[in-house]
Amino acid sequence: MRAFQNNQLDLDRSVVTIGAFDGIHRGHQALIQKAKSRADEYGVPLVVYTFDPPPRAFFQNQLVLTQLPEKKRYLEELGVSYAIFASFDRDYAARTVDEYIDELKRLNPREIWVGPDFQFGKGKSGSILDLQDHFHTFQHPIVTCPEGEIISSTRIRHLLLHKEVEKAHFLLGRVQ
Ligand SMILES: Cc1cc2nc3c(=O)[nH]c(=O)nc-3n(C[C@H](O)[C@H](O)[C@H](O)COP(=O)(O)O)c2cc1C
Ligand SMILES: Nc1ncnc2c1ncn2[C@@H]1O[C@H](COP(=O)(O)OP(=O)(O)OP(=O)(O)O)[C@@H](O)[C@H]1O
Repeated sequence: MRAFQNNQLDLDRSVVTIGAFDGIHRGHQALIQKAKSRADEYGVPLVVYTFDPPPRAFFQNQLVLTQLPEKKRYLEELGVSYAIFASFDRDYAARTVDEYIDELKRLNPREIWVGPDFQFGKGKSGSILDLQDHFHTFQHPIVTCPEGEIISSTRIRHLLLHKEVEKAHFLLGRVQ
């Protein structure tokens, strides 16, 4: 896997998935695996476009579940070809939907895969509908735990803060 910062990667074809991916939990894994299977079908590289620090850590000072080296390792294990770790700061967050779409165009995605409620751009003003105006964009169904609750980084942070470590690790999908 090759790692880049924002604006440094140009590709003539790819499949792209985007998100904070803090924790690389079972929901993230399912999304990345789906994108990987599509990339393999096309015979093109899989790009994971993510953020450092995760936007919620930057804006809300939330606990970071996965530090960068560990995150890189998990992405590598999932068969990712390229990972973009966009330096997430005030300037980056102020970029518009169109500016971000222009950056994505440099990756020439055959498909983009995101999960439910994906938002991006200044003030979270962009949605999957904006991506669909420019790219073949697909939404992975939400992954839940057997009891039906949605798996999310927020929920895992909450479990860890309340010392429910075993459950948190189950949602992460690996033993820490
Ligand atoms: C160009 C760009 C600008 C963003 N600006 C903001 C912002 O102003 N406020 C915010 O809370 N999040 C912002 N984000 C973060 C997104 O809301 C979101 O966290 C990110 O796209 C990852 O999606 P996910 O949280 O579903 O993983 C921005 C993301 C991108 C790509
Ligand atoms: N349970 C899930 N099932 C399927 N896709 C998911 C799931 N959780 C997140 N995703 C998708 O994975 C990508 C990264 O999401 P993100 O990092 O925001 O995860 P999250 O767990 O919702 O985080 P947070 O709770 O901090 O908002 C996004 O495209 C998102 O829609």
